[in-house]
Amino acid sequence: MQTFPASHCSRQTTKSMEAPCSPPTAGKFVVVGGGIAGVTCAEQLAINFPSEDILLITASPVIKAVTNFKQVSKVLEEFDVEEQPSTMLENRFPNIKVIESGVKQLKSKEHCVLTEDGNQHIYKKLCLCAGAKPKLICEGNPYVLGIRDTDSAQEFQKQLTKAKRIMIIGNGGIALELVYEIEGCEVIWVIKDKAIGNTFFDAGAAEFLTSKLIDEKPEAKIAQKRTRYTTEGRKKETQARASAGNVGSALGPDWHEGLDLKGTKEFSHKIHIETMCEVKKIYLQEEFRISEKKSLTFPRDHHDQSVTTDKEIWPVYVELTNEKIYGCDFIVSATGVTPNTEPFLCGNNFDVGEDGGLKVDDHMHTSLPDIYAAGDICTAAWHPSPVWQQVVLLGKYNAQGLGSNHELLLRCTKGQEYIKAVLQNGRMMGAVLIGETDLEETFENLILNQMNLSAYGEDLLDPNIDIEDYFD
Ligand SMILES: Cc1cc2nc3c(=O)[nH]c(=O)nc-3n(C[C@H](O)[C@H](O)[C@H](O)COP(=O)(O)OP(=O)(O)OC[C@H]3O[C@@H](n4cnc5c(N)ncnc54)[C@H](O)[C@@H]3O)c2cc1C
Ligand SMILES: NC(=O)C1=CN([C@@H]2O[C@H](COP(=O)(O)OP(=O)(O)OC[C@H]3O[C@@H](n4cnc5c(N)ncnc54)[C@H](OP(=O)(O)O)[C@@H]3O)[C@@H](O)[C@H]2O)C=CC1
Repeated sequence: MQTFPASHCSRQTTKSMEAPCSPPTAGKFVVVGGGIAGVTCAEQLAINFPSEDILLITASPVIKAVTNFKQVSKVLEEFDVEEQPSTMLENRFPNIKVIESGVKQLKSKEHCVLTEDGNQHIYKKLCLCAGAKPKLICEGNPYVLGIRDTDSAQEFQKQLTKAKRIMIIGNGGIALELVYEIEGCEVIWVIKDKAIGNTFFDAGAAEFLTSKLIDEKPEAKIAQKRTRYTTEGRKKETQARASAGNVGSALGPDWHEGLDLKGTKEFSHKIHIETMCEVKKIYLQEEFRISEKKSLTFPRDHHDQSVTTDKEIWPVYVELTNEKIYGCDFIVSATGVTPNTEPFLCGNNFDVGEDGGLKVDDHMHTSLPDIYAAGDICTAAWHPSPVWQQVVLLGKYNAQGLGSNHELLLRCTKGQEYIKAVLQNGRMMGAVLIGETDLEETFENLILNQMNLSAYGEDLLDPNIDIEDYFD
């Protein structure tokens, strides 16, 4: 079991631990972090304990709140996420008070947190929701960017406007979105795996998407259907925050809306994928030239003309483990996150998971008394449900905008599958597919071609009829 040993903490942090806290007599509920986890936690506490005071301490000037919440099914929920000034939260819940200040130290034995503004806050229960930060392939290199909050997204956009070629490392959520969104800039996409997006979909789907991405120019981008949050109009606020060295809340779906992700070139998309490799070494321009003068051998790719004929001088060069070297303007390290536990939690004996997150049980309780955690800072230490399945949502899966003029067909096999088809005037409008249903393609086709299904009635979901073959 891993814990935070005091030896991992800086001298400065250990020293500041000597500041005395008052005895834990009249504590409040204290929540740390103004991201979606912290705000949701504070709201739930405010609703369930209306006579208690709840203190939300956050390093960011705006908070993130859930709006338009709908329970779609037993496990599916639908909601929007909005950035709001903290006063909106205080107005909605008079028993919540928001303090804009970073927590610099937790003294769990004394039930006390110390904040950057010099104050201390005694808690009776504490929930830590300080999020995470990008886990970069290399720290302190100005040519290696991570994307997490509004500031880092704007910095990325700024660099992109001057770029001809960039390299993206990683095969997760951010990389997938970026390769699709970036225009007018060559992208070298480096992944450890055989296929793109293996965290989200299978190799077949990856192959399909890869050929779409590389061989065809994505036409007009698919229109966004959700409420969005954007980074426009926030420049002043984020500049102030950046100069204070504080971290903002994580972005979310539609994070690139309002950002013009365009490089210097006129073409739409130009993507080259390097699979099954990682970054071996990064050279700054000067280091690379010196290395060449020393006649270090840099293996070239004889098959890829874009590399062998590359006469351009680049600010940075990346040597991959497959021996290829690419020059580029900068690198995006979309290689996951590290929970935000240091330095403020140092000196407290939390059990932590392999990813560095605070281990929580199924009540979100950490290993220390009266301390809970939620969101990106924590690691679920319970056994995942055996019936958890990936979910596919198609079309108007919740009958959005259809009014009462629609019908639902359901098929449910406990623990295995849950299928809901939404029909209007005999035409399929949407579907929810949970489990290995193999119906996605058929249902998508039925939604797209709007075939009249009235004649089939409830037989459409009869498990004894192979509708996949039927509509092939
Ligand atoms: C580009 C991008 C796209 C994403 N897209 C999706 C998506 O489509 N779907 C999805 O489900 N997830 C997505 N995510 C992930 C999702 O945004 C996060 O999982 C989620 O926002 C985490 O919320 P959180 O509250 O735990 O942390 P955060 O949002 O990081 O909030 C942490 C809060 O703690 C504060 N804080 C940090 N340290 C301290 C301190 N010492 N003292 C006081 N306050 C502190 C910060 O200021 C911040 O307010 C995306 C993430 C990124 C970066
Ligand atoms: N739609 C969504 O749900 C989205 C969610 N997000 C979230 O935002 C956070 C940050 O996104 P992102 O950075 O994409 O993180 P992810 O965790 O989604 O993906 C990280 C990727 O980087 C790979 N990787 C890790 N280390 C290296 C390395 N040294 N060299 C090469 N590849 C490496 C990982 O491979 P491996 O797994 O094999 O280690 C994985 O493919 C995540 O929590 C993510 O879930 C972001 C965008 C959209």
